Amino acid sequence: MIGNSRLHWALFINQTLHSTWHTPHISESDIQQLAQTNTFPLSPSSSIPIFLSPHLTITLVLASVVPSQTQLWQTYPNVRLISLNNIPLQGMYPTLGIDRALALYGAGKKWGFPILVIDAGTALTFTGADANQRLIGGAILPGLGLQLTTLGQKTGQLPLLKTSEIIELPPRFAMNTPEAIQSGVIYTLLAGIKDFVESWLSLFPDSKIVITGGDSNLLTTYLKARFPDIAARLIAETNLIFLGMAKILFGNS
Ligand SMILES: Nc1ncnc2c1ncn2[C@@H]1O[C@H](COP(=O)(O)OP(=O)(O)O)[C@@H](O)[C@H]1O
Ligand SMILES: CC(C)(COP(=O)(O)O)[C@@H](O)C(=O)NCCC(=O)O
Ligand SMILES: [K+]
Repeated sequence: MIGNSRLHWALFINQTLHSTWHTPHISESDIQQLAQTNTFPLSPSSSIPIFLSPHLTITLVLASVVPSQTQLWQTYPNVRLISLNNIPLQGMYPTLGIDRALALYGAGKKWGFPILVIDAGTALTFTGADANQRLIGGAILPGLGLQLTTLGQKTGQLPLLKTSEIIELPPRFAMNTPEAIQSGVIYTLLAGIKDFVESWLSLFPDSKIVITGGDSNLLTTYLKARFPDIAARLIAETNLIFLGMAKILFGNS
């Protein structure tokens, strides 16, 4: 899965999820090199390819929300691109992100429809479907990292904070700049999530709600502290998109 921040990898062996890892986006020349040997990058800290056997042919199944990266991977041997046409959901609009469609489908197949997915990635998205597997719609806002980056880079006086520097809930009414940024970003994110969840549940009271994405752990931790009733409704699933991919590729196995 090619996300806006990085690549998310999953290795399936005999239709079973074997392992997952993340790497940065990969350059054109590195992709060409990988393509020649039918190998994959293991992790950012390691360049050891996971498969060296010339007898194994690995199919690379790709879903992407970054067209320039999609383009680069087309040269790879045995590549298959998943697009919206492959997702059995009704009512999708043509520019819906494939990551949102896959996560929604995977979640609905596992926990049942209606379903709401919260993806706390580069962008934070809400995506819902009703009992007929029909897209109800959703919302897109800058994710935690993007909000911090924007404030740090598009202002004259604000420092660039990192997500990893947020280790506890700041005071809501902060008396220094870093904590004021943290307060503004986190408390509005938590309030926004609470509001969207409540709004969804008023439409679909029995719906399951699944949260995924790079910032989901951090956000659920703070949601538990601030809004325990909301947090209790959330199912955390790191591999939601791969779950959707597996359903598409392997059916109900
Ligand atoms: N190693 C990492 N690289 C990038 N983002 C990370 C990393 N670890 C955690 N994150 C967090 O994950 C968020 C991005 O979520 P992710 O699901 O990886 O996005 P995408 O699917 O857009 O690539 C960032 O806001 C960041 O705070
Ligand atoms: C909203 C997104 C940027 C989220 O991407 P991510 O943060 O997971 O990298 C992506 O799903 C996308 O480009 N969507 C297209 C617009 C839409 O879904 O309406
Ligand atoms: K994502």
